[in-house]
Amino acid sequence: MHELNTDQLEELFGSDNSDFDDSFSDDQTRMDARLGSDRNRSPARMLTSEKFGRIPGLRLLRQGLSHSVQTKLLDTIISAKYFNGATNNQAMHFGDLPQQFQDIGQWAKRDTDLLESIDREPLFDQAILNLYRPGEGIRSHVDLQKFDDGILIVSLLSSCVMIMTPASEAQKHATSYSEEGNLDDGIPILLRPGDVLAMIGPARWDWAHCIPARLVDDVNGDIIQRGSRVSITLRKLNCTTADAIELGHRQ
Ligand SMILES: O=C(O)CCC(=O)C(=O)O
Ligand SMILES: [Fe+2]
Repeated sequence: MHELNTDQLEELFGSDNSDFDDSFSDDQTRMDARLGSDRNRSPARMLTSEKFGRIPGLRLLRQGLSHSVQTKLLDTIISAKYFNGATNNQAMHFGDLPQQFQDIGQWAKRDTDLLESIDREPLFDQAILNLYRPGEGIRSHVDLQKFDDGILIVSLLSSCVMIMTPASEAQKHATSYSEEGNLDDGIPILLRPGDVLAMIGPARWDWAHCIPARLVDDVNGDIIQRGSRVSITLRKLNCTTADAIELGHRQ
């Protein structure tokens, strides 16, 4: 039985995050424990995400979500029993998203530069939740064309390395990508709990992403053990919900 309960959650929080810096939890500029409860406050300082020169449109806000927001999201996910059952590792929402997921989108748009070029209403109308047990991954893919530009991925509970690779041979040989050396192994992006990743433009359309199925990630010689990881991916459909049945990419 692979249900996550609160005790396991507490256990899991300790699993790979000895380097987890919770110093942002009191920082009102981070998305904090008031998730969804304070939408009228004055605008916070705009948070600036990390950019990746070789992957235009990829943006990463490290520890964008405070520890308490991560816990709240996980509590919600556990209470909603998304992942009950041994084989259940993926869940989807279409249309009106749960308020907490909408709040993440609104916060990312209002208080960060993650979605700078994305202007639309609603911002997101599809959410996919993925649970990765240690050793699990997701095969290399470009998200389906039926999803609009501007994808947001929230990482919870455990770290993993996502690998970005050019989606086509043409892309691989495009000057801006080949200048700085070999791309055969892809570009690793370490995602830690609380990190929020945006894929826009080339990062969304011209690069594929995957999470290799393995128990540990080697990040420049640092061996990072994988725990159970949960991710929330927010997207906007550019077709009707009825057309949006999707086959998962999971491995
Ligand atoms: O779990 C992740 O971080 C990525 C999920 C993903 O790429 C997808 O569901 O399309
Ligand atoms: Fe994806």
